[in-house]
Amino acid sequence: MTGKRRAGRPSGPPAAAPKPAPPSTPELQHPPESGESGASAGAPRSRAASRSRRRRRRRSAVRLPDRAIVFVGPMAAGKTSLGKRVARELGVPFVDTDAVFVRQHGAITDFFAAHGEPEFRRIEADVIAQELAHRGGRIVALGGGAVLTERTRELLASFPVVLLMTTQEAVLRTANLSRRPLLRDDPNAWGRILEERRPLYEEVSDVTYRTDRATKEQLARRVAQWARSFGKKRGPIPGTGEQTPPTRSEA
Ligand SMILES: Nc1ncnc2c1ncn2[C@@H]1O[C@H](COP(=O)(O)OP(=O)(O)OP(=O)(O)O)[C@@H](O)[C@H]1O
Ligand SMILES: O=C(O)C1=C[C@@H](O)[C@@H](O)[C@H](O)C1
Ligand SMILES: [Mg+2]
Repeated sequence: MTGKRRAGRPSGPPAAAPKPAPPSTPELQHPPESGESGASAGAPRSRAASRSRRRRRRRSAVRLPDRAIVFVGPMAAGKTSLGKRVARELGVPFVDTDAVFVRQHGAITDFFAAHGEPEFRRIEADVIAQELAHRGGRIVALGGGAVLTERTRELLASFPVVLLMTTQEAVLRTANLSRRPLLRDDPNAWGRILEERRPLYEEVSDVTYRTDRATKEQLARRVAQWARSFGKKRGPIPGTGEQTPPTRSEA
């Protein structure tokens, strides 16, 4: 793991978590696990159950940023599959902005063919801004090329951003190439596109995880742990219309 927003350093082997600031964010709770029973004998079932739920929440309370934790990275790096697992681990919702786009506008390849990439990027940036305007912890995975849009990069400065990195070799080995015709027809395209975008990924991200070096389960735990310790992003969430000036962190 490496942390390097705007530092432009290459990703490297796992290192210490970046600048964890004192927690400053509201508490989020894990939802109660289903199937657990906590009713005390003699108490009415519903009151006992809710007391037990409150006790469990207090025990498992975690501190998360009060806003989205954003996943960026190249095609097939694992943003969707790892994003879902981290969300489950933290007990927060997961949103994939590619999926939101598809629900609203249909298949991305068809949209590219009919309207062109600039129009796709414009709408993609709108979708991202809408999703990031929600208050509360959630995991938001962006499309691989979202960082190409300056407006999105500026917005990401207010959010904790996780960069997922891998290698072309790992992608060609693990990703479903029938769903990725570009890679099937031109296997070196992945590496070329990554090198073009690498400075943008590094500019927007706070921490990098290599998804070709650990299992999804291991990574989900590590990223969730990082998210719990991350209290750096402060101030109003862009898009909420709040006027509060950012709180300065006591360094
Ligand atoms: N450690 C890992 N973490 C995450 N994904 C992994 C890992 N190892 C293998 N994979 C596999 O990598 C593939 C790509 O994952 P996924 O679809 O989540 O990537 P993505 O970044 O969302 O891709 P896209 O840019 O196309 O949206 C999946 O088949 C996933 O199971
Ligand atoms: O890397 C890219 O440019 C893209 C990645 C996907 O996630 C989609 O957002 C879309 O296919 C474009
Ligand atoms: Mg995805």
